[in-house]
Amino acid sequence: MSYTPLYASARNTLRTEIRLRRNNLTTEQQKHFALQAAERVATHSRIQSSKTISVFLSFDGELNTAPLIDRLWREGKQLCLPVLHPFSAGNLLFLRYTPETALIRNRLKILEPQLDVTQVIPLSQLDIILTPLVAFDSTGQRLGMGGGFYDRTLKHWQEGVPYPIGLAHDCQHVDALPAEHWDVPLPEVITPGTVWTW
Ligand SMILES: Nc1nc2c(c(=O)[nH]1)N(C=O)[C@@H](CNc1ccc(C(=O)N[C@@H](CCC(=O)O)C(=O)O)cc1)CN2
Ligand SMILES: Nc1ncnc2c1ncn2[C@@H]1O[C@H](COP(=O)(O)OP(=O)(O)OP(=O)(O)O)[C@@H](O)[C@H]1O
Repeated sequence: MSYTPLYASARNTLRTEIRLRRNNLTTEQQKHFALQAAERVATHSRIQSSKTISVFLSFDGELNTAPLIDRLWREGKQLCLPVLHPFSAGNLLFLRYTPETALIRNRLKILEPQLDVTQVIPLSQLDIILTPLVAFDSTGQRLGMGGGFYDRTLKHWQEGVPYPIGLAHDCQHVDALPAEHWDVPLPEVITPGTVWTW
């Protein structure tokens, strides 16, 4: 079945605007926000009671996850990273991520673990997926980079694990997003300044 996207052009305009906004943060702001967010995430009760967490490696002005990742490793969490599925277009695999993991740049120029089937963690074994986004609104709707990767991954989250938590800068919040029917709203978004819950 195919659907006509209702808001494709409005969504692309918003993507461009918010990506510019986060890329315009200064290096100092990026450092400060990364530490603030790491503190908020690491002390979040749901994170503290979880064992396996999917993180992401930041690019394009995204909130820098490096301090958070170091802290979660030190606290003994098992981490994983999204990897573009080698033959199932638009889907992600999740691979274990340790300080020893070899990283390569994928076709979207994002670092990811080299594919190794022994390191794949099934979705059912993930407790939390920290979810990147371009914009989020006051109802928890999320707009991503446009690949539909996380929409597909999170489609069934309410029927079980993993629990998604968006991670973004405060400046990525907008009042209302033009949502399409496949968009999966988030139950929480953590920013350096706030924990949003719906
Ligand atoms: N850090 C991070 N990792 C992530 C995501 C993300 O949003 N952030 N993704 C969330 O889904 C997936 C990758 N999704 C993406 C979808 C589109 C583009 C994109 O259009 N990128 C370029 C053009 C690509 C190119 O140079 O060939 C661009 O900047 O316009 C990038 C990533 C998986 N990993
Ligand atoms: N659950 C799904 N099943 C099949 N196709 C989907 C699904 N979710 C999204 N898509 C398709 O993926 C494409 C991109 O969707 P969208 O623009 O909402 O991505 P995004 O949320 O910005 O990206 P991402 O989730 O990767 O961060 C759309 O063409 C949409 O039809």
